[in-house]
Amino acid sequence: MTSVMTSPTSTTSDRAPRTTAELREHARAVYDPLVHHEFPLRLATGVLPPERFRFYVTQNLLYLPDYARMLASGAARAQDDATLTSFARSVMNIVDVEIPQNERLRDAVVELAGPVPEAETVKAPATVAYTSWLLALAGSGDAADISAALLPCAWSYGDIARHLQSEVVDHPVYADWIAFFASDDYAAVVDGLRAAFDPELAELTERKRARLADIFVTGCRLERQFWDQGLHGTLWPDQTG
Ligand SMILES: Cc1ncc(C[n+]2csc(CCO)c2C)c(N)n1
Repeated sequence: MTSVMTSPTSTTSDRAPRTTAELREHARAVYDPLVHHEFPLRLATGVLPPERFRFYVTQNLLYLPDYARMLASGAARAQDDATLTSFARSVMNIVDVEIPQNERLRDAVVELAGPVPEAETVKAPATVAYTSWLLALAGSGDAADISAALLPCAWSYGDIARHLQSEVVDHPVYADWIAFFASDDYAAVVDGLRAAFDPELAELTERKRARLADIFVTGCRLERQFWDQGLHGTLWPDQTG
């Protein structure tokens, strides 16, 4: 007998992403505008006001420790040594590379634009949204949820920088930012994250992969909102009187 399965519990098509490449493709409607965001474009072309870059870097330094905490909880939840190693390396990369690099950028831009205004030293709205979401996942998610949440941050920066390489102008602070994220070393970091996550994704149920795709999309939205915040210098309403 040839029949088409029509029972409500059967799956006639499995559309949830099976690889990290498919995750990015699934998120295209938000990933593409994220990668072509105006903030990094103005950064590369040297026309971003230094006050806006100072604000962005200051907010980044409030974001990164929570990002590292989320990764550390990924390590705590890892079910195998390879996943544990991958999360632990990512934590150390934030602590040893990302945070010091952002501190250097902050110091360099403070030289150009003066000290960070008081109102910008607390988490701004998009920073609160992003870090609260990361920490909620750190509390309630498993290692796969945490991998899906970290990937948009790491991956989009590499894609952003590589797209902008041909636009880069000489700038005493901004040129270093693009060079760092467009480097082969940084591409290797992202490839390592994807290589760790791809085989894990392939083994999960469709339902779980659909949840991970939602997490990835939300991560992309939060990244885009973080750039928007930097572009417009968005503070809380009570701070802007
Ligand atoms: C809002 C925000 N999103 C992404 C990054 C980039 N980033 C975060 S962690 C990391 C290292 C790779 O895991 C990189 C490149 C950032 N700095 N700030």
